[in-house]
Amino acid sequence: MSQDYTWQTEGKARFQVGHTFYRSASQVVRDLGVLAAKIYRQDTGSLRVLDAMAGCGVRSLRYWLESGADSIWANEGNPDNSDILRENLYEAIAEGACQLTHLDANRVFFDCYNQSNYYDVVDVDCFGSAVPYLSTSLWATKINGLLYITSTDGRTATGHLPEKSVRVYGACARSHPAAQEQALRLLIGSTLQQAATKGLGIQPIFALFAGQTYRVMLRLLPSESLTPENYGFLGYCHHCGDYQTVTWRQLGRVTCPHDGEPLTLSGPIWLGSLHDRPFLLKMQALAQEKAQATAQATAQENHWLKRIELLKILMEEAELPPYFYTLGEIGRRGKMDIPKRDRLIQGLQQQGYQATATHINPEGIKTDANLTTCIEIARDCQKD
Ligand SMILES: C[S@@+](CC[C@H](N)C(=O)[O-])C[C@H]1O[C@@H](n2cnc3c(N)ncnc32)[C@H](O)[C@@H]1O
Repeated sequence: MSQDYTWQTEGKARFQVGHTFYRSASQVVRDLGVLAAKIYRQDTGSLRVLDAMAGCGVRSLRYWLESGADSIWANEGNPDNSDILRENLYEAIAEGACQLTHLDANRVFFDCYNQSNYYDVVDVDCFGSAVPYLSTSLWATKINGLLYITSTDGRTATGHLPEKSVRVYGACARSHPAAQEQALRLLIGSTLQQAATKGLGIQPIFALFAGQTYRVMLRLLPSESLTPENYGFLGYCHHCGDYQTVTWRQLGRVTCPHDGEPLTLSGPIWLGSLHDRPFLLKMQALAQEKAQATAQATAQENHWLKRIELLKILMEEAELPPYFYTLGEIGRRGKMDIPKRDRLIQGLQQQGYQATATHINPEGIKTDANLTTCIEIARDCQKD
């Protein structure tokens, strides 16, 4: 772990890391969090942030400096981070607007609930599985507020440990080419189910797979939103490579409609849209403002331009089915060269199908065409 006590910057935040945890590669998830929180602040006029696992405090600083937070509660379970956090936070945030504690995050959520002290944005940036915090973090989140959850538990959620996934998520995760998207959907589905136990609902704002980390930003809704259509099973046919969504009502009729082979089922998971397009459009406009401001202020690499591109892909993939095909699988099953992604997307669109890239895998496409159609169109594209 870094022992660097020099002052670093990210966005508008200036901080020391020392012996605390800080991963510069996770800036993308902090950038998106900052944008979403600022949009929320603009929409509601309020932004109280609970940064439940603050590390060195970079998120707290950025929510304060870039999202216009009214107040910050930075909690960090490890009291050894106290000196660094104190120096980092109080350098930028007025002491009256910033509370710093060293409690277990679940204790913090429970205290919020006990005192009816609900937060507009609750950020849960844990190591490993987020499951121990899914139910409890809802206690601290304001109705219509935002909950930002991390999971780095990829092995379980991508189907390498199906029995463990049943144990921890109450859902079975199986292995297939779109397993990282499934991991995001498992995380959303588990939170949806936990919200339903409290008579509440959730709506995804965005879901992001980046650098082996799974992040979901969810809005907490005042009434249940779990339905057979948005919470069910993803079936993968290992024989032909096609996917089907399967609702609870269809359980028992789970063979592949193309070749009659049994489907490998994952779920229950979230089957609805991964992203809220109108909200992302506002985030993109804000990123554009920031990109312009950054270009004027400094010659350093303008990361906001990359966020604009990322948000564009998220918006495009928002309404597509809950899986993707990899170009490698299309090539392998079609016994041909691996197709060029953008040419195949164009070919599918010309034939009237929806088709886009996916942020999850640069070598993947999301489409409402089945795999056989993708292979045929890829073959035609290669003749051109
Ligand atoms: C991934 S790091 C946080 C990084 C930071 N949010 C950032 O963006 O750089 C997770 C932090 O949570 C703390 N932590 C782990 N489990 C915790 C718990 N149950 N309650 C509170 N803090 C916890 C760890 O000490 C660690 O500093």
